Amino acid sequence: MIKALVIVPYEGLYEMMKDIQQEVEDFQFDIELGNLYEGVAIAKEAENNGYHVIISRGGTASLIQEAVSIPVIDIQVSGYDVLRIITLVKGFSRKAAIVGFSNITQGAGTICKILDLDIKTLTITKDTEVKEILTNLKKHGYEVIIGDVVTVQTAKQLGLTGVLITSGKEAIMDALEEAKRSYRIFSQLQQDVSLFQSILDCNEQPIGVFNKEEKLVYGNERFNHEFHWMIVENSNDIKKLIQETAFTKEKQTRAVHINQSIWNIAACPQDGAIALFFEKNLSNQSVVQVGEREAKNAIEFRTSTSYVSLSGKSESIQKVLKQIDQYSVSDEAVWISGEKGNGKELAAHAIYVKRNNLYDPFIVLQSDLLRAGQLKDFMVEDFFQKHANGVIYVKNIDHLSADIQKELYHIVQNDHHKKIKWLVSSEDNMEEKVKSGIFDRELYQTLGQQKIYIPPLRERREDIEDLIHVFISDLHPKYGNGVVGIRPDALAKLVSYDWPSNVEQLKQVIEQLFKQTSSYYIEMEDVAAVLAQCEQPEKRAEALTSIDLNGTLEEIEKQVITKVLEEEGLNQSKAAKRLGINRSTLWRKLK
Ligand SMILES: Nc1ncnc2c1ncn2[C@@H]1O[C@H](COP(=O)(O)OP(=O)(O)OP(=O)(O)O)[C@@H](O)[C@H]1O
Repeated sequence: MIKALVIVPYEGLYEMMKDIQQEVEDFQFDIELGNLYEGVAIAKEAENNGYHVIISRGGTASLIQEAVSIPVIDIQVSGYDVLRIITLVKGFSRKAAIVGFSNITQGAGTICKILDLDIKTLTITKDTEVKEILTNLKKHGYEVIIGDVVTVQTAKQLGLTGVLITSGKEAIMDALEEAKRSYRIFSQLQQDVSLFQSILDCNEQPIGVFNKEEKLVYGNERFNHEFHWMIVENSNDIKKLIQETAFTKEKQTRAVHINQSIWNIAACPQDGAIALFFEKNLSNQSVVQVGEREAKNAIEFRTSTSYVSLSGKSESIQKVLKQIDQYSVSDEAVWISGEKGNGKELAAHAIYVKRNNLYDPFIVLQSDLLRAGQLKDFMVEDFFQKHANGVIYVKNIDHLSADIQKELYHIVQNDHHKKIKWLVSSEDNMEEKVKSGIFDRELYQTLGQQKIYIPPLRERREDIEDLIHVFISDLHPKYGNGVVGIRPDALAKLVSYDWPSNVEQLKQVIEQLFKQTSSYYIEMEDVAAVLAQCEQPEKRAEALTSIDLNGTLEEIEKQVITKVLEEEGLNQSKAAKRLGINRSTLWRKLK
């Protein structure tokens, strides 16, 4: 027996339902009178009283549908209902219009056309639109308004004749049939859902399912035990992970801090929702997203899977791209050399991404910060053992102390099955360092089986234009799209600059120009000013080294003042200001 609640928006329907109640089998139903939000309030209460299905009509049915999770059946306005009412209205000599949701107006419009009747049809999408439409119709001489309960009530308030489209018995019988069908499907689905839920609850791993608005829609037992849903929903890292997964429609993995622990999370897109599978990360190492370069930890897990590709049309960058493709499929170590800031880490990360093993983090060892023994301890940790198939990038390996070089060599030698893909970076003078004994020859030979060399930016100036455009477009999400390009003379100036800190410096300069430029195009004057700032620290350093410190204090002072004066284009006021003295003192000291 199906337990149904019928919520009727007008009294006539109440009476008709009462008659039908006597005739039908399979149903046990109660009838309540309630239009729109009154109907919703009744439905919400009924949901907890064991009803299997709710039957209602029109706008009231739509509102109830949004508020409850049991099936809601709409008593559809049938062709007969419309025909009945139109036949009635035909007799009126006044101008008539039909106003309602599309379920009423679509059929009505067709019938009016077939019967060649002059009845206007207007479709609403929200009941709040009714008043304005009817006021307008009134202004244009319409006097009879046909529609649902709200339309009729409003028409009456405005002094118009409101004619309600009532439901006939056929429509109600159809709705009852529909209710039976929905109930059967719904109860089958419910059985399936409770089976799957109990399977998920047995799982030891916390699992949470989120919708695209980053709201939790389901958490298994382990999830609810481990976290408070609000903490997970409010975590910015989780929000970002959900957004990224929804956007890429591909599985993403990330290590995230929640409740003082690090969790490795795999996020999988599932039909409009995102399922997060949590696994506790037993390592006590730090977790850093790619891009957060300010983080300073000897061992970092870079977990972002977003891939910044190496831009550049120069032959050398094209060669690097080919090498990345080729070396990413082999298990041998890769040694990436070149000056600072020219894309070594980017190349290493590209190899990691291409290996398509993103569940394992990109582990970065910062050679400057590594302490003796730290690496050995890390290799035996639980977390590392689990991810032992991963990629380890030793950044600036040439900065490792002799002790740690030995320690690293030992570890690499013991990795007999080549489970780890070693990537290292250094400056381009390793042969000399090996020759002079500063760097361990065996370690160099073991890790340097495959080599990538990235030349400095000043030796591949043809890449600069490309890079500038990439950086400008990358800045749009951060600062808006106010800058769209660069003037040719400004570009030429940037191309001819020597870029001692390579692409990193170019990127910073473009960001600075982006922020300070007020036109759509980066102009020559802006470039000149920013590059002058870049050069100043170098010039000052140069100027200081050329001062002879062997003279008397007075002589040294004179040299300093002369240098500053030169740097300021012999402008005494500017030089005096920089030195913190007044112009007459400066003049006196130079005599
Ligand atoms: N070819 C390139 N295309 C796009 N961006 C690049 C390219 N080369 C470098 N970059 C960007 O320049 C910055 C510096 O690059 P990266 O960190 O890879 O250099 P690095 O050689 O490893 O630096 P360091 O030796 O100082 O650690 C990064 O923001 C990186 O994304």
